[in-house]
Amino acid sequence: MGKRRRSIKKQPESPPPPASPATHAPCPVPSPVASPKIPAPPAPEQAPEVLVPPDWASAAAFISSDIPPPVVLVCGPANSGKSTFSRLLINSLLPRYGRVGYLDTDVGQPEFSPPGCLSVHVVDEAIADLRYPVFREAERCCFYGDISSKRDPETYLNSLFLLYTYFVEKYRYPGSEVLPLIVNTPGWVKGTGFDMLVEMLRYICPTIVVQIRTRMQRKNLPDGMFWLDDGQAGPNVIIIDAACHKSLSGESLKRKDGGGTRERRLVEYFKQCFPSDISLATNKELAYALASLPPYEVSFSDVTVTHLHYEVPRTEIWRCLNATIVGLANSCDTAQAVPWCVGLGIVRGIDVERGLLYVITPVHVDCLESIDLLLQGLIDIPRSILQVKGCVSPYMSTNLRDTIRERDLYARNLNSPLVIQNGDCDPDDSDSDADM
Ligand SMILES: Nc1ncnc2c1ncn2[C@@H]1O[C@H](COP(=O)(O)OP(=O)(O)OP(=O)(O)O)[C@@H](O)[C@H]1O
Repeated sequence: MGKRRRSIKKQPESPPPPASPATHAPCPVPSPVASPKIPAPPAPEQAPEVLVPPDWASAAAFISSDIPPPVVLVCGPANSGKSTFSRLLINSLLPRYGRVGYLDTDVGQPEFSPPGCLSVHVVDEAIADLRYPVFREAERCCFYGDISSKRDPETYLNSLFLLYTYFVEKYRYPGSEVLPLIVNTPGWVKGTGFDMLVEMLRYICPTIVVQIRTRMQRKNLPDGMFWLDDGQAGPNVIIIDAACHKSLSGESLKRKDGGGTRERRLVEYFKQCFPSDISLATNKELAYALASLPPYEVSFSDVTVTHLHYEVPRTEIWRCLNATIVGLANSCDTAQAVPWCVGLGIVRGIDVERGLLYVITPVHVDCLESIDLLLQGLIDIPRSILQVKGCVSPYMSTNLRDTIRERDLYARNLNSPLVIQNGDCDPDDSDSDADM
């Protein structure tokens, strides 16, 4: 679209935009100091190997031999191994089908996408390392804009159903190439989380449900086909134990640090703005590189902003965008329940006088031409690149701290909070993991 080509344009020659006096403090030249390393996953030689107990192996073998290609939903409490088992399952299904669908529904810790997204992928390459998630391009993605479905279960489920319907229409119609699908679900399985899981199961009608159980009985899902009315016919249910039950050492598996994982994933996501051969080993190097990357220039008049989880006074809409992460979407898609999102961007600066936003994103320029909708949620720029020791980040100003605080207040005050009962707590929200 010609108009969009003009509205979002790369500025290869120009230096980073001047900070708006209304929103930024001056950026002093940073002095060199030792900078902390980007927190990285443990080095391969220290990281524990993935255990494949016999019940995991036979479940994967059974599912891979299923005819027709199955729709498999993997569920269980937080930290029980759902993602690890799903990776194993992708690798088991690939030799037979060549391509495997994957519906990523965990907005706190997505498998192939950055935090805050639900997405559907078609995977055609085996997962090389079963321990860690990696980025892969999504077929379709929805930006939910928070790390827990708690704030807006309806929009969360609408996004999930939209992605599932997209996949079914494209890849499950008889006569076309029919692909298997794996649906990895969040670990929030109590209270509202349980109700949402039931809705997912009823909507998707998987052909196989894999339930992972941990040693902590009270954290597990109920036995049987808990989402169906009595007497209704259901799918195959395969129950497997969290892998620690079978561990040779008998020790519990290493628990995840949800917040740290999210931060690393966002850092990795924005590293994609640079060629892979550029070394960006520290937070400081990445912060500098991002700050000096020529941004896209977006005219206020060419974009609409949608606030996903809070309202903002009209006068504050642009200021509130400064130094935030936004989902990049197209307003034509708003006819559907949730617009598709092509990726994330950092609003690097705002020039209120000229009516311009400056955006950094790893999304390819061809995909940006149709973008005219910015989705603002509650996914923050990782602190590790926002606050680098020894320099004042160009995103950072005293005003900005106020902006973030104000935004959080809007979010808290303007959304009617869900009533949370005991135990009804999204583990991603509190970062508490289930015991196994
Ligand atoms: N079979 C296994 N072998 C080795 N480690 C495992 C295995 N299963 C799980 N783990 C480890 O346990 C932790 C949780 O695993 P995983 O992320 O797969 O769980 P999850 O149920 O998807 O968690 P969440 O609900 O929080 O997304 C990770 O550190 C993972 O590496």
